[in-house]
Amino acid sequence: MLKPVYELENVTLYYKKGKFKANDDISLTIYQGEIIGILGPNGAGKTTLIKQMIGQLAPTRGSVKFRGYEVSRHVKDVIQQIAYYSQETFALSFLKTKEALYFTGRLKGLSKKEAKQQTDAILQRLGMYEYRDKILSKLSGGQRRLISFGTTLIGQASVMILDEPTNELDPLKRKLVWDIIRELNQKGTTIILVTHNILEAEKVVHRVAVVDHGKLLALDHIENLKKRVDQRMRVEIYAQEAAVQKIRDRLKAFGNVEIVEDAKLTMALEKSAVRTVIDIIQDESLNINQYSLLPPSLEDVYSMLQKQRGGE
Ligand SMILES: Nc1ncnc2c1ncn2[C@@H]1O[C@H](COP(=O)(O)OP(=O)(O)OP(=O)(O)O)[C@@H](O)[C@H]1O
Repeated sequence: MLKPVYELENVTLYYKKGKFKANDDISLTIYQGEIIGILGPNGAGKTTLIKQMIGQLAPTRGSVKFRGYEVSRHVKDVIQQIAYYSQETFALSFLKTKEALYFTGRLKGLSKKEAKQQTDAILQRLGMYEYRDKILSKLSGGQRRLISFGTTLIGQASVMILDEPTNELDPLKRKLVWDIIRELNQKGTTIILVTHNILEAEKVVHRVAVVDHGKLLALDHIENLKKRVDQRMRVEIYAQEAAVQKIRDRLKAFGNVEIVEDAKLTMALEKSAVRTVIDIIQDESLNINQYSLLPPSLEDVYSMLQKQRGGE
């Protein structure tokens, strides 16, 4: 039987003395051992929702329960049991990296020995051991974010809430963070992931909650969400750099063409348009080196949900 970790019922939150509804009647259960992605554009209400899950805000209406307890009435107990990685500037930036981890460990109830052991292990794992004596404010933005991520690892909480954990990281560090998230989950950690980076998140999350304008637009397993757009395909095109704009102009009538790298384009299109688009792609004057047809990505699902919402 799946065990609920969080139960959100009709969560509604107003800011500005009741004038602005940032969360609108959201009901959602998060189960032990899953990785759930909370997705949505800027201002959708994701952080507001998370803040109620860690007790920083209390819902105006509805309830947020953690393991059966109303969060707003048991804030101390709840934050002892979870690790939270926020978007906000790291408050410990006057400390050395090893101190930031060590003291976080001590605050979470680790003994001196455990805190020291975990600090060293985390610094090693993150490839940051050589920076252990550096003051955090003297590290690069990405290195600071990585140490901030490290503080969520110390103490081995059974529930982690991660708000954009790969922001500002280079590709290798992003991969490292995703690998760690996957490993922790395999050991049973429940992970709640807030992200814009759907293409990366898609590889790790089991279920997705799509939020926009404070409302929950969809909540489902990724595969089910993708089925909803199975009338669509994704085309990836590798071209000569000089021809990229020309290709975009030729294809834009069939959907939104994105230039994802200097010489790579991608677009989602209706299955009915595939034949025509391939004919255009095969036009030699476009100098296309290679192309592939793929099933829809989570990003496609997301933009479809946005469109459906727009058409309501
Ligand atoms: N303290 C606040 N007072 C008033 N309005 C706020 C406050 N915090 C957020 N809002 C508004 O509530 C809405 C939701 O904000 P929230 O930070 O939850 O969005 P988000 O989905 O996390 O966005 P992002 O992806 O940009 O971080 C936004 O329109 C925002 O302007």
